[in-house]
Amino acid sequence: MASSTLFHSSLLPSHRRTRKPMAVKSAAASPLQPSSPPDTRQHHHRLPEENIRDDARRQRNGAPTPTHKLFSAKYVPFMKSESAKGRTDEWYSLDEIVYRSRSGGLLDVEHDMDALSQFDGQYWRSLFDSRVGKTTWPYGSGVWSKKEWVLPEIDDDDIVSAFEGNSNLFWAERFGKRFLGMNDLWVKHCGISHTGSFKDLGMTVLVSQVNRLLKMNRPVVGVGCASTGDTSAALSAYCAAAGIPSIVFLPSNKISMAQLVQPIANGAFVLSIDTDFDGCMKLIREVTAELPIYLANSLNSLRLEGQKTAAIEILQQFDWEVPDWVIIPGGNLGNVYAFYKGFKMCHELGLVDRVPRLVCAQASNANPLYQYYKSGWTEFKPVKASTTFASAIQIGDPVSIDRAVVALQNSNGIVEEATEEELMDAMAQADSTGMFICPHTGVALTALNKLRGSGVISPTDRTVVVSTAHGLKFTQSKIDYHSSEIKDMECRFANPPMGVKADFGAVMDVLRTYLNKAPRK
Ligand SMILES: Cc1ncc(COP(=O)(O)O)c(C=O)c1O
Ligand SMILES: N[C@@H](CCOP(=O)(O)O)C(=O)O
Repeated sequence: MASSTLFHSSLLPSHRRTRKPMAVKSAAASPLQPSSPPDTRQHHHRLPEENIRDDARRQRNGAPTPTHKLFSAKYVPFMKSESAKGRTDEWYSLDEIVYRSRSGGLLDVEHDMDALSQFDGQYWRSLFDSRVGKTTWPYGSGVWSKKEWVLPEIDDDDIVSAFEGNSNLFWAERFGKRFLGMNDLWVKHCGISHTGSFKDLGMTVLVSQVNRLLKMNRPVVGVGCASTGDTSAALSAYCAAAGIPSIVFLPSNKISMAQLVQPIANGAFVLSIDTDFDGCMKLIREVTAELPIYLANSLNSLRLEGQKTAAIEILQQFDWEVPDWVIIPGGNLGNVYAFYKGFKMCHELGLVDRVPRLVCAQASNANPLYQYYKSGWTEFKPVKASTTFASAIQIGDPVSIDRAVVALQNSNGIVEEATEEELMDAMAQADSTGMFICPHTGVALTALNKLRGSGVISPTDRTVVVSTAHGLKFTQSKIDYHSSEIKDMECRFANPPMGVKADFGAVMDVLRTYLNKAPRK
């Protein structure tokens, strides 16, 4: 049945703050008071020409210690082993425009851990907790609430933020119980976000730094990326908010309509290119080497500084208890490293006592990391990624492959894969328990299903599945599934609407039949 028939068009959709005084945490008594939230009780009557940036500026001016003088970060060559760290004197200021090390390898953002460790784990926990849920500029953001660990030297005025982060950590009670026999399963909904994916977390950092570079008169005329749809959406939104030109390279006919319309609506210069994501990535790298267009893909290690805050947020949401497992869908493979980095910093700085085990989940149609893992990490071969419903991870030559290996090896990690049928069934099952997830989250849930099946993950293990995008960006895949019109797929959990005449008797008949056979699941 054609989806147009099944999903008939008739079924489709034709301050003032009066806040209580803030609880004062122990962090407020520390010498780092400037980064604590300002006392907003004084600001009931802001002048008409003032805004929350002015509130923040006023607070900073009265601050005893400017935090940006205490903490710092720089680019260093990315090292595959811990022991190799510190063996090079190569480093770059974050104000330089550089994406690769001298040898052509990846870069990493290295924080001054000695400076950060002058404050103990309790201090950082209290400071981060004290900032959650506020509109204090910019610390109300889930990313900028961890500013000292992200981009410590940027001026608050240069920050471009949509108060991103602080996403729901959803207790998947019914899904866990019904399909996996689990009682402590959680879904970190990173897709319930400004542009509908976790990319907002990294993009606020990258675009803020570009904003700073522009104020420093650095040679940047715009910001560009290759994308499977989510990076481009985040880039164009943050650039539009800051008035910075954005340029996006998209593989023609390989991203969802909802994703395509995002950069168009936000005023980006959109190039639809007759190739796949890997082809677009190659082109944007060549172009950004020639033109003063700043590269916004996760090859640029700045992005991962924002993305790592999702890991810190998970710990915070569990009141700083470490989950046993965190499962992340992987494509270009920056995010799995970002999560590792967030967990590792929390461990190193004494906020928690260990890092969780990480699982990276790939679509079988685009599984270079899985194949590398299965070879015992002996041989990495890029693949030609085939079409997958998890279109945002249709990537065959991930730029962060080395970063992903470090993350997995140092967290006793695992790589799993999901066939098209497995990921679509998992998505449908999750949706049937009240979620509305994207196919990439279906990939991660399949990995969980397999690891539960083999007994690697036990029923009581506290497990977090990272949901990377909003399901509303991928409605066509759900329509295809529930229409049972996917070639070679049984669509076991399809739930098509039933057509019925506008007649009381006919409606009563179908309802009686339904109620007779519909047990509470
Ligand atoms: C929705 C979604 N999930 C997962 C991923 C994978 O993230 P990464 O490329 O960092 O591995 C991406 C992008 O690649 C994505 O857009
Ligand atoms: N899924 C991504 C692919 C590019 O990843 P990036 O993290 O390197 O930007 C997208 O949405 O474009």
